[in-house]
Amino acid sequence: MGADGDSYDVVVVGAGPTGENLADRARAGGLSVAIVEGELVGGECSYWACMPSKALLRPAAALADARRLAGTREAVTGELDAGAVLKRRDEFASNWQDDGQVAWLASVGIDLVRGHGRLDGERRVTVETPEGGRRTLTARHAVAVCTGTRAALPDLPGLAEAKVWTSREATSAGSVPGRLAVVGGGVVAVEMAHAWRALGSEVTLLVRGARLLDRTEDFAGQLVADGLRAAGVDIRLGVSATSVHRAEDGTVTLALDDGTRLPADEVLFATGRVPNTADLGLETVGLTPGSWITTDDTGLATDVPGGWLYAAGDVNHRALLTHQGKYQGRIFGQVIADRAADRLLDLAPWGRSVATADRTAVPQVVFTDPEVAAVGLSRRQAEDAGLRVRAVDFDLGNVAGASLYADDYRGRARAVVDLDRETLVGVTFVGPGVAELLHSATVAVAGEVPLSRLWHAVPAYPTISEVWLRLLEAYRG
Ligand SMILES: Cc1cc2nc3c(=O)[nH]c(=O)nc-3n(C[C@H](O)[C@H](O)[C@H](O)COP(=O)(O)OP(=O)(O)OC[C@H]3O[C@@H](n4cnc5c(N)ncnc54)[C@H](O)[C@@H]3O)c2cc1C
Ligand SMILES: NC(=O)c1ccc[n+]([C@@H]2O[C@H](COP(=O)([O-])OP(=O)(O)OC[C@H]3O[C@@H](n4cnc5c(N)ncnc54)[C@H](O)[C@@H]3O)[C@@H](O)[C@H]2O)c1
Repeated sequence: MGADGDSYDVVVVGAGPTGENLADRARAGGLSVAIVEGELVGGECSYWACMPSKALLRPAAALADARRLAGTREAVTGELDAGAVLKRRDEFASNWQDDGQVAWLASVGIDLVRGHGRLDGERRVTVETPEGGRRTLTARHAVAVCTGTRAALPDLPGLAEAKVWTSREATSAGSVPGRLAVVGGGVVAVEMAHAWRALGSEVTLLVRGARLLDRTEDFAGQLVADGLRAAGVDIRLGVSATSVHRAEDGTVTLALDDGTRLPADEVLFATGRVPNTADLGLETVGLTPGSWITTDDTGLATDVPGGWLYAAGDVNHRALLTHQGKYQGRIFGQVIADRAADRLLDLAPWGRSVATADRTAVPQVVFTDPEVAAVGLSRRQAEDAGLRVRAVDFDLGNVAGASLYADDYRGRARAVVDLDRETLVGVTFVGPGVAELLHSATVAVAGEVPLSRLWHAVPAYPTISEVWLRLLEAYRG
């Protein structure tokens, strides 16, 4: 309880990675903070998203790396031990217990209020507690909505009864389905298709569009499709499910719009996300239930007067990634503390008080084989934004470090150069082991480092990072 009954300086709704970071910065700025959580402290990322999915994917990557080299290939005599992989995954999901994160909240002095939170007019949050009680929290300075998203499911006949998988089941399942159908062509679809194929499922990937990962450079979707096909995934492009039916023997059958039917043991719908705002009391503050909450760069909800309602992380739809939610949490939490203390904000682009990177320098790694690591804009996105750009490409297989990393290394890199400023606005690497290269590109893009200076950032020989030199040479001609 806050110093003043159920009144706090800040009330945060949702204790995912975003809410935790925002609460921590507001607290460090001298404010009293309550955080409301309806499920597990740590949020989707810790239990049903980033952590368990990457724990499923990492063993596949380690095995694939060993198989890529003469000498170690011969040392690999079997397949993944699915039971051991799932057990290790369970540990990364903390066995779906949040004691560790609850202890952290207590250690830094943030009050946890368990239960479902709802806005109840200006600066008020009511909480339906697990015991069936109701608490009303009031916020002297700010309420921050950090409630994240849930899986979006299409409105298909039979879907509600068929007990399909969403990202939650795909990341927490306790056994390997014999046949898995995956609907979707985004990040969740390709990562989970890859993971479960590596664990032994026969996987069919149903994509309604013409390519995978359609927000990335074209070659990224192509190379990931090649990798999935090489692993034995059946990819069907340009096809949509029209109905779902689960029979008594457990078989799920998808009817497809090409007239065929696809039987499977499980079907994963990886068809995007919707915000957790349908039952959040948005109507009490003039917003529409179920909508994303639009904010300015300081996190303030733009459609709510009074300067008290903030939204951070997935729920504001700026960038649906844990690291961007945490970034916003750090900045917006500090902004709330600064506004409460009447301290000056630094609102210029890249200033301390604004989440500028959300717009121009968002990094993301797709942990498939090959990996896709990209930051900033693709060529098409840059052109659509009206920038005068040139894309320079390099075949990663021709980099000495890459050929040492894997025999017959296959991969590609692209830098998108803003011709007017001679800086990079986007970089994409696709290939085995490129994930850890990404931060170099993020520094270059966020730092708007001139190409003339990048020539002085000398990559160590012989690492995959030498692709930086090759890209600069390709640009110079
Ligand atoms: C399968 C999968 C894999 C992913 N992998 C990655 C990855 O590798 N890297 C990456 O950066 N991102 C990844 N993401 C995205 C990442 O999970 C999200 O961007 C991140 O979880 C957003 O954090 P958040 O704190 O905004 O929301 P969440 O993590 O969703 O947390 C929101 C919290 O709010 C709580 N809550 C909601 N409504 C209420 C309410 N009314 N009252 C009280 N509590 C409430 C929820 O219970 C939850 O704990 C992945 C997503 C999926 C689905
Ligand atoms: N490694 C990572 O960083 C990582 C991993 C997983 C998820 N995430 C994040 O989580 C978010 C959610 O990922 P996602 O893959 O669920 O969403 P997404 O929006 O990336 O992809 C959704 C896919 O489903 C398809 N789709 C939508 N409706 C459909 C329908 N009715 N029928 C058939 N196909 C349909 C879309 O065309 C698209 O291919 C993303 O923003 C992603 O960045 C990140």
